[in-house]
Amino acid sequence: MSFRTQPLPPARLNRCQLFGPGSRDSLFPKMAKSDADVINLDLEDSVAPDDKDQARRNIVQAIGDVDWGDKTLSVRINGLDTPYWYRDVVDLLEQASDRLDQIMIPKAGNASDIYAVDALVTAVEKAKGRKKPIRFEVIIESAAGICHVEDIAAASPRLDAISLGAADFAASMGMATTGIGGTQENYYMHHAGQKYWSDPWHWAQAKIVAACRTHGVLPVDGPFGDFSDSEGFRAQALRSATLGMVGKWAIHPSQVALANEVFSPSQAAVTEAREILAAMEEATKSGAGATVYKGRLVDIASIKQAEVIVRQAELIAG
Ligand SMILES: CC(C)(COP(=O)(O)OP(=O)(O)OC[C@H]1O[C@@H](n2cnc3c(N)ncnc32)[C@H](O)[C@@H]1OP(=O)(O)O)[C@@H](O)C(=O)NCCC(=O)NCCSC(=O)C[C@H](O)C(=O)O
Ligand SMILES: [Mg+2]
Repeated sequence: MSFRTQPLPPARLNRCQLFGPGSRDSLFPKMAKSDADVINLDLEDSVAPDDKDQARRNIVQAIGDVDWGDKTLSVRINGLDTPYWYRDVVDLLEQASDRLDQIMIPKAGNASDIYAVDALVTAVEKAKGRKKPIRFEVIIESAAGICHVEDIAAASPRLDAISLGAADFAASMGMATTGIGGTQENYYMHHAGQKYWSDPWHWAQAKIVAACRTHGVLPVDGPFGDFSDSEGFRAQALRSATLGMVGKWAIHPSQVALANEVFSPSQAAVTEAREILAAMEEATKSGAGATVYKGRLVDIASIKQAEVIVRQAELIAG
């Protein structure tokens, strides 16, 4: 370990982030009753330009009126390349109640984007005497964003999470697909007459996870567009979880249970993690740094691996 130890990310559940357009306020109570840990009310790409003002009003009102329970309540503002984003921030912070937890910043290209939003948020918070500091989530969904992801992850003490936005990312990278996440038909290896599909999102996800873990930020997988394909969603989510991501977006209510299932450690995994910790405690007492658990090596690194699982289980148990 370097002299600078790795910071822990915020201790909050983020297994599923359910999205809904700010222009469809009839969905808000349904979103609030869902089992998602995070709610993202959208002002950006799911809202048509002519509906932006009404969507903003809907969201400001619903933040105070709807019972959001103990969910993290987030609003995705418009991108910094649009004329809408400053009004999103100002109206949310001047008019919405303290129930708002987080602002999601889309299409971040570099750390200065986060700095700019932070400056505006800080000024309005001070002017209005808001007691609860707004947290940030950023979406990496461009070539510039992925190139600068480490700077972005360090850009603001408000930053809690970073997501990968597969649709805009694919467009920005010039990828030959209109699919939002998941397996891409033409991304395969060929061997002995067989196709072996590979994962085009893997490197971007791994880069986001490394940047997030370096700076104590939660790495999150973004949308999976084909909400009729639950097995495709599950496979994508399992790959993300294996790489270290803590959760995934849902763009339809049918995806919430799937994300919660994948990003909650199974009872068997928790039992095994606790057994490894117990085995290592015994080993440590006898002065050993390693021991054998179920026929395989476990050592001091295994303690840290097991603690990841136990911490997540404890968070879920509340
Ligand atoms: C995708 C949808 C437009 C589908 O809506 P709809 O046709 O109404 O779906 P269903 O008829 O199947 O709905 C069944 C019931 O579920 C309710 N419902 C639908 N959507 C939601 C929701 N998001 N949250 C809660 N409840 C929902 C319906 O009202 C039905 O209820 P009932 O009649 O009582 O049974 C729609 O799901 C939708 O708008 N989804 C969110 C889209 C969105 O927010 N997109 C933005 C995020 S993805 C993105 O931006 C890409 C990213 O940035 C990137 O670059 O990768
Ligand atoms: Mg996007």
